[in-house]
Amino acid sequence: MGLSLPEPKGHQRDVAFLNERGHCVVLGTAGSGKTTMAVHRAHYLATAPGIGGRTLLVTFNKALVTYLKGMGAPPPSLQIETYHAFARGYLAHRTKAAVRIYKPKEKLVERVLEEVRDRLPGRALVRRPLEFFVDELHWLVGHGVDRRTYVEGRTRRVGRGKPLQQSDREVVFAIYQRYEQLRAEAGYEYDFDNMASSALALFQSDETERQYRHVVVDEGQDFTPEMIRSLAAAIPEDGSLTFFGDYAQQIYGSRMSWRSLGLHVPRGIVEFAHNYRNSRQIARLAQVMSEMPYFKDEVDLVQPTRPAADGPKPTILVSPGKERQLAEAARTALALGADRQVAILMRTREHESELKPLLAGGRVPVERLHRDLPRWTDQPGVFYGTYSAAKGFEFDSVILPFCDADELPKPGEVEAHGPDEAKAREGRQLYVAVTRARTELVILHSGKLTDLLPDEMSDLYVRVSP
Ligand SMILES: Nc1ncnc2c1ncn2[C@@H]1O[C@H](COP(=O)(O)OP(=O)(O)OP(=O)(O)O)[C@@H](O)[C@H]1O
Repeated sequence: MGLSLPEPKGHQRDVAFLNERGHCVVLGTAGSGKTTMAVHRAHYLATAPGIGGRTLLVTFNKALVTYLKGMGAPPPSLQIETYHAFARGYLAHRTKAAVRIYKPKEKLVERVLEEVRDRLPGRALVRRPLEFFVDELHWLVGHGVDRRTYVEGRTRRVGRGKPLQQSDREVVFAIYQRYEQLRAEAGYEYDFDNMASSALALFQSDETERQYRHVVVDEGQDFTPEMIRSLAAAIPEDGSLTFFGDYAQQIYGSRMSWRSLGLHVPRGIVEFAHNYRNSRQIARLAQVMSEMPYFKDEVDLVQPTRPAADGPKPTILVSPGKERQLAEAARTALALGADRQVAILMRTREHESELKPLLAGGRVPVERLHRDLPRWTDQPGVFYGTYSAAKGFEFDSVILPFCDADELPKPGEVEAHGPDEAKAREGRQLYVAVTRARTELVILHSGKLTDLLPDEMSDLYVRVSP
């Protein structure tokens, strides 16, 4: 296949090369080879004599598409793209019209929220921050719930905070409807949240031949239920859908039953617990994180087995001040980046722009991880970006500045969702960041270490002070 990928081993082979019909759900711990299997499977399904046919390998972000494409020249019958690129293409094909996506959603929701705050000044709900409402709208559209289902709270929300009162849900739904109305008046039928439901509705009435016979989903834990349903509706009866995911790495949304996602998995879920990526010391830290209270209530977590590769313990570097953390991170990354791939990962985009000038001007190649990453290289260098932009990637060394208690969970998330839910969400983001490191992990902080990580005096780390 010309892929720079390891050959699948043992059960990985079964997933990559068998069961070419129906739905298959594969859950695996971080580094268990899901992406590796997904790429092998997609190539196999696109080209295998007899059962092969046009295949879609779909994933969450554009940078990951670039990464997947870099794993070998895809055959002409294999399309690799983001979910939104797929949905946009299908909507354009069916409606025979250009698909214009409304982007300033937050601004418009804010305007609606201001109207509602004027109308209901005494209501505690409307004093919640904008992020809360944007998130709630994302959830209800992503789950495809109608007014009654939402207001009566009939869809269970796994791993979420305290449910809203019914009367508050009425208000949220009215905000959603008003937003939809204003967006339509602005001349837009779609935004990034409602494309999946629109595509699903069109597939359900689409009697024509399907474009893809097989669909392979990578990083499936972050697809909304409506996205999964629309992908399940996109394949013909003799086609297949293979879902790869890890709920410990879920950043958005919540888990629902496979059946309610439109998937039928009579053979059961296939699980992979062997971690091929992280050293034993890094995997141990990730495992202790996944046993922390904020991971509780979570369903379908695959506990990893102990990896064989040995490495140094993660380092905790205590920096005298926050401003010094970025300088320290940049200095360390540039030194290490001469002969390996190093990533500096941060929770927010603001930190990214502060870091950028500190990495400039050296001889080591520097690349920001973002949607429009031009190409993927396996050459040494420094990468930097947010935790969520690093999803699916891996690096020899990972440096995590700003692991302070007052930075993580992000204060805005605590304000929007309350401390428990903020921890549950942000803990998973940090888990993604930690599990990107193959052999070396450096954690920086200045004040108290974030509660999302195990105690810094535990034997999981080596602690270094200047
Ligand atoms: N059979 C195998 N033999 C050797 N190495 C493997 C095998 N399968 C996967 N790997 C390696 O393990 C690492 C992790 O694989 P991969 O990125 O596919 O995992 P993943 O499950 O998608 O991880 P994550 O969900 O954390 O992004 C990669 O370096 C990959 O090359």
